[in-house]
Amino acid sequence: MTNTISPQYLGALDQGTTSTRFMVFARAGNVVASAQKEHRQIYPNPGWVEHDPLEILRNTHFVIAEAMDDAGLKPVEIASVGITNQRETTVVWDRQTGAPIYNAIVWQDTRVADAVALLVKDGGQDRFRKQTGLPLSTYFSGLKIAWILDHVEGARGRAEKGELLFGNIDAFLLWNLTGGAHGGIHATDVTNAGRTQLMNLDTLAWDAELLSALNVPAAMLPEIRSSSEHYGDLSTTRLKGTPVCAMLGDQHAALVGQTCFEPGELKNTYGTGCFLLMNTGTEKVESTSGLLTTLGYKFGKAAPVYALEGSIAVTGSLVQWLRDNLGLIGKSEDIEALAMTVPDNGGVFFVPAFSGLYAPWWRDSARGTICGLTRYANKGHIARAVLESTALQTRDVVEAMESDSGIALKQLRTDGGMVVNETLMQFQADILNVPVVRPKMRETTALGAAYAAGLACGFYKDTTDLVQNWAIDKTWNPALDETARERHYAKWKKAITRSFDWED
Ligand SMILES: Nc1ncnc2c1ncn2[C@@H]1O[C@H](COP(=O)(O)OP(=O)(O)O)[C@@H](O)[C@H]1O
Ligand SMILES: O=P(O)(O)OC[C@H](O)CO
Repeated sequence: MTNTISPQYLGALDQGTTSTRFMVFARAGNVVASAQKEHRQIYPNPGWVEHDPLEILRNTHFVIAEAMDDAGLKPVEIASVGITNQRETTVVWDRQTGAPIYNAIVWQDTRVADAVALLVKDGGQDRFRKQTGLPLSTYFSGLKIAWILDHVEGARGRAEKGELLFGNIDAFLLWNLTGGAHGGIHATDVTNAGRTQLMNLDTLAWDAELLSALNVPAAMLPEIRSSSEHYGDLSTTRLKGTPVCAMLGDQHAALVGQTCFEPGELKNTYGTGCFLLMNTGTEKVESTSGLLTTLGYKFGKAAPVYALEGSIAVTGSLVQWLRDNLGLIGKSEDIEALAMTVPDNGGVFFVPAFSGLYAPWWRDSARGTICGLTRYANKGHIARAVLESTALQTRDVVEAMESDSGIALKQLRTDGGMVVNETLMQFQADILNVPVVRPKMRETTALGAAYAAGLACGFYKDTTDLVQNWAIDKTWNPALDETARERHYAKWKKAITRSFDWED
């Protein structure tokens, strides 16, 4: 008898800022296997954040094997795999050997602040916003690539000769997992390419004018493809031979995982940072309120779908800072118990501008600030201020989103590692004055990558198959009166301004 196992599952590789996950999903979107591994955060100087790309690659092999083995799954049971990733994080490696020439420079890293300031001074702000949908900021990849080429001896000349390759983590993993120096596929998708500040948002192609302005050689760039198509097959890992049928940035994958396929639908993902994305359909909406215009996703040959994005750099990572740098808690989840030791924030507000401030402020020179301290304040108040800062920053971007889109928020769909925190979710509903909804499936980033892969390989017919999988786990309703809510928010606005212009 022949083996008649037909693939009933989809795999998703979710390479995030703090960890790498591999998850296997059944057709209904439920998880059948999962493994996760954290990697080192490297802080060589104030404001610098790096990862070791080879550690991430090793972790990728490890989590795929562990998830498959733990669940006793065979590769033939996996129809295809989607890759989703922390965006903007920049890797440059040697085409012949596969060796990275420098650590990955992480999206939160601020080392290119001077280069940003120079471009702003030259009047580049409007031009970059128009062509890429993005403001000039330390956040995006283009200037990070240039920094590596200018600080690693001989790198610029080698890049110009085509000896070096650039990729965000998606492209780095795809190249390595499909053959590396022996025919590895060097490609990325529009959602990731759109965050380099080198892709034109209208043509969805690398733009010679942008490449020249940021001083990045075209020879090192990956091919730009859609978010959902057959990229090639894995040539390594436990899933050797399995097709890779999706690649998309993690926040775009979460938009897909939350099935926000209609214009006006939005989600907020609470992880290391917080990212609110609203689907704006096939039309680009230019922001006048400090949001990003970005790709939502592009499924195969279908027209690209755009989004407005409010990116917040520091949310869950502030909880980790409380754990790792101050030692106030042993584990991230301990913050909830500590915050519950006090009835309110005791007047303390924490502006976590560790990487400057992103949306809607875009101030590279802001730095972290704690306001309102008195002799009364204790660690419970600090913990509370930490949690509140996530929800208050979210209100800042919701207000910008409402202003840009003309749509009043009716409810907020949430996901990500922080949404297990009930105190945070309740405060979020209170400060926004709308219900906050958590879906049953919280791993929406990985789910979105699996969905995008499933659409490309025929596992799903179309997006209607996906929408019916979405279901509510819990809703938090607002319970704070208007006066208290607005007084609290006004104090936050005051605290925010205190963090501005700290760096000269
Ligand atoms: N119970 C909790 N309360 C608050 N924050 C939490 C809690 N559990 C985890 N976190 C935070 O969530 C983040 C991890 O979320 P995750 O979505 O896995 O992040 P990423 O994809 O960015 O790596 C960490 O920064 C961690 O501090
Ligand atoms: O890996 P996450 O979930 O922290 O997401 C990071 C974002 O993609 C950065 O833009």
